[in-house]
Amino acid sequence: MSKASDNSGPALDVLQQLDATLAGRKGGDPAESYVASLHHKGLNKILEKVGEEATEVILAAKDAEGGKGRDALVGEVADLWFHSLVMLSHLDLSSADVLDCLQQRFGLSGLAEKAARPHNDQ
Ligand SMILES: N=c1c2ncn([C@@H]3O[C@H](COP(=O)(O)OP(=O)(O)OP(=O)(O)O)[C@@H](O)[C@H]3O)c2ncn1[C@@H]1O[C@H](COP(=O)(O)O)[C@@H](O)[C@H]1O
Repeated sequence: MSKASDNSGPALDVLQQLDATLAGRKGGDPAESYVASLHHKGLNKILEKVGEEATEVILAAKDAEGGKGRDALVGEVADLWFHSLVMLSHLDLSSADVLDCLQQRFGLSGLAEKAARPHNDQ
């Protein structure tokens, strides 16, 4: 069990529930489940959706900066997170792996981490 999945709270409940649903859709009927249809179509289709949703997030964020469509931005980010989770699930990974990665970065400044990289040019 990953460290992140040892924690509790509403956000983790949502991610864990979604992870379980996505994994359960593998081998499901593509006619009855959108997630099963993505797994069935394969990684390239899933990556296409991730790319589309990322673009939609960028456009929605620019609108939100202009003061309109803040709810739309939240919806687009939800779509991006969802399709990213499908991608992870397709590759036998899950939100817990990403949460563990983020947790390990706690307390480490992004600037300090970048400066410590080998062959850092900046
Ligand atoms: N969270 C989601 C979720 N978010 C978005 N979507 C779907 O993602 C699809 C693509 O969204 P788009 O806005 O890109 O729609 P589109 O452009 O018309 O899509 P395209 O056909 O052009 O690819 C839509 O059909 C949305 O309904 C989701 N589908 C499923 N879930 C979760 O996954 C569970 C399992 O879903 P099924 O596998 O369908 O039972 C659901 O109970 C939900 O919890």
